[in-house]
Amino acid sequence: MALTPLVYWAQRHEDIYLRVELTDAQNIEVRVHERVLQFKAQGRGAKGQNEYEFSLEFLLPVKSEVSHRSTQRQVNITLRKEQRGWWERLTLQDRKPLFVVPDFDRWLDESDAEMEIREKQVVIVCRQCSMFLLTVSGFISLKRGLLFAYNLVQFLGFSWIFVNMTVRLFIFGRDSVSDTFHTISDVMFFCQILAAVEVLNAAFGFVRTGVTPTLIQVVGRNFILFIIFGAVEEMQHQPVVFFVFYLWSAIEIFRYPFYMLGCFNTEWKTLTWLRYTIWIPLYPLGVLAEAVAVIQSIPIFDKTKLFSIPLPKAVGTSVSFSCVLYVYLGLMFLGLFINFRHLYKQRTKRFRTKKRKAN
Ligand SMILES: CCCCCCCCCCCCC[C@@H](O)CC(=O)SCCNC(=O)CCNC(=O)[C@H](O)C(C)(C)COP(=O)(O)OP(=O)(O)OC[C@H]1O[C@@H](n2cnc3c(N)ncnc32)[C@H](O)[C@@H]1OP(=O)(O)O
Repeated sequence: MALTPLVYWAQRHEDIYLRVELTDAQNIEVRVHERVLQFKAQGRGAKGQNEYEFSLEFLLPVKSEVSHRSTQRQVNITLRKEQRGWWERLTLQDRKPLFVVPDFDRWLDESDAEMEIREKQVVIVCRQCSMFLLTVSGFISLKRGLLFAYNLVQFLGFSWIFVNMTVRLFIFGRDSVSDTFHTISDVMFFCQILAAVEVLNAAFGFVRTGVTPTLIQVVGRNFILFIIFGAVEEMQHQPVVFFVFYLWSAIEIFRYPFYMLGCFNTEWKTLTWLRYTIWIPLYPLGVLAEAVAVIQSIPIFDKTKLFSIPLPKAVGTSVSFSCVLYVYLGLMFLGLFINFRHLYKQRTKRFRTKKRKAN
């Protein structure tokens, strides 16, 4: 004859836990229909090795999916309540069956169970926060690594340009000046095309800087490099190329190492001072050299009609590209004004912060 095992129970707002005291349980059958649970298994219970079974009619309906797991000492059953809530007792009948007792290992009263839910929610939120922080810190270190690599490449490129031009000037004297474009232009093209990344960095907020000054800088230089020098062969032997390239690279060999250190929140005071000071003479000189290049190229564009804008046949002529260059000359000085003011603000901000920190 089947015997009844000892059954421990506990509940949470969503679950019912039953623990059946059976050692080495085998052939376990657990079925739930509506609110009635039927259990049958063979094992060693309070009355030795035997077949044990019981049935329970719950106070409220439970879901039909039931999970059970047997260990060497017991069978653990978990049921989901049909509706979330706290049951005042386990069974429909008022008097609890004698073989069912509270499982004090898992027992919680309603408020403790709510506290447990809140704790679980806090744990979930903390876990999500830490996942988010991990993702963010991964992204930050990736961003930092990419920025560092970008600045390193630019630093190497401009250092090569600066050192090469200086050494050639010492060795070949004036002859090196007219040959600047052919020896340097490939690396300069590479560095200046790559500099477009700086506009994207500013636009996507990867670095704390304005898009306009960066755009003026990149578009301005590339206009001179690709249109005035790159497209007009007669310009390529002019000494102005030397001055433009030398002035550009003179600032960059300080600016990029300054950014490289900044990627690791490090600073070298002398370098910071140089980055925020030498643009004061270099920037106007650079714009002046670029303006000279533009002015020198105007008669060449007029003569060769390169990039001239054709007008309708009825008019029968074309507009020389030099008209664009006259407009550009005006824009250059506007650009100089905007960027000079921007760099001046950056300098004041940088040194004011430093002074405040020192106080
Ligand atoms: C709209 C299109 C119109 C086109 C009109 C064309 C008009 C043409 C006018 C052209 C004039 C250009 C002339 C020019 O070509 C001449 C010369 O270059 S001569 C040589 C001298 N030149 C210079 O000194 C200028 C050098 N260039 C610059 O300084 C920058 O390009 C500039 C955008 C002008 C200013 O830089 P930025 O705004 O970035 O200032 P900061 O250096 O203070 O940086 C601000 C913070 O951002 C961090 N940052 C920036 N970049 C990076 C990076 N690559 N990696 C890591 N971090 C970066 C920096 O650390 C600062 O952060 P924090 O404040 O936390 O320290």
